[in-house]
Amino acid sequence: MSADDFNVDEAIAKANTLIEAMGWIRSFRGKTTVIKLGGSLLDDESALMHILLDVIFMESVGMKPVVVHGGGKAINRALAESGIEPNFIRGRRYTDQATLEVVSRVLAGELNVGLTEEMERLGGRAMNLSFDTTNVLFGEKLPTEDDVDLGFVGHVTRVDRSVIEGLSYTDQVPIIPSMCMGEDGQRYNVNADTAAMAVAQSLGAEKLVFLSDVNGVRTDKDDPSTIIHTLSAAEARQLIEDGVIAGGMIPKVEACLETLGRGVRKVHIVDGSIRHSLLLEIFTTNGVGTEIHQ
Ligand SMILES: Nc1ncnc2c1ncn2[C@@H]1O[C@H](COP(=O)(O)OP(=O)(O)O)[C@@H](O)[C@H]1O
Ligand SMILES: CC(=O)N[C@@H](CCC(=O)OP(=O)(O)O)C(=O)O
Repeated sequence: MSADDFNVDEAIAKANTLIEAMGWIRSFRGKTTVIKLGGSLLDDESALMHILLDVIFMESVGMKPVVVHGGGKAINRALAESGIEPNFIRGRRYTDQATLEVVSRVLAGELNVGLTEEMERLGGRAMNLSFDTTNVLFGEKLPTEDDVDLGFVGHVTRVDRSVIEGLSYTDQVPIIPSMCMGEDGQRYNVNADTAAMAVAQSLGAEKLVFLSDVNGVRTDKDDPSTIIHTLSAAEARQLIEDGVIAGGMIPKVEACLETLGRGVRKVHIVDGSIRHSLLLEIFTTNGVGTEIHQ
């Protein structure tokens, strides 16, 4: 850039932006934000890159981001290659032994390693915490409910906080796949929204942000303009009962409801495909997407 190209007004505007962010950075410094990456986003290379840059930025200014990821779409593709039909019951995948093998390979293997490598390629530091390295999510089989048995689907009962928290001493962002291990070593497939909730609760996170491919909870799931910006717990329950909240949005909202009242202060569902939606969520008063409150 030559001296002639230097635009003082632009440079001042940039400096102003940094100063404006200072208050937010101070208030979140040292506090944990759990970021759940949904499978739809993992398929969008450009969106993913910008999210990971936001995460690296957060870590660089002293916030403590923790990433928990799913990978439903990638699992569906891998299952199709093995000739297995996906089977979802109330937003959760029925998981037999063959499905579990595929889920482990995709979630704890390919995606977890890929995300960690991408963070490092972008200049950040990250650590993949899976069965293959250090497992931090422990749990048990999800009990049968209303005669529905989901096979090897689990829920998290214990999170190894010390490993996750220890990574902040080496400036590494923990990247955690949505699987857990029973005390007997059995692996379970965990809905990623539920896994993120367990991590947020265990760490006493300041914020839990679900990054999805929709702009939030909508009254018409196919119409972005029907987004509901704030939703009380009672309203959210009613929308599930009425069938307005359906499919993959059910475990997400259920996770929000369970998280609130257990120490996590704010839960948001945000469209991760909007450039810098994660930073906007943190650095603006109203944020973007849907906030669910008590
Ligand atoms: N009321 C609703 N508002 C928004 N999305 C909804 C609603 N009901 C169902 N959905 C569906 O939930 C999906 C988000 O869940 P899911 O596909 O599991 O996302 P992710 O992979 O990010 O976890 C949306 O793409 C949408 O099709
Ligand atoms: C039990 C269960 O449903 N597990 C999920 C885990 C991945 C996930 O939740 O991924 P998304 O965040 O992309 O939806 C599954 O097998 O698809």
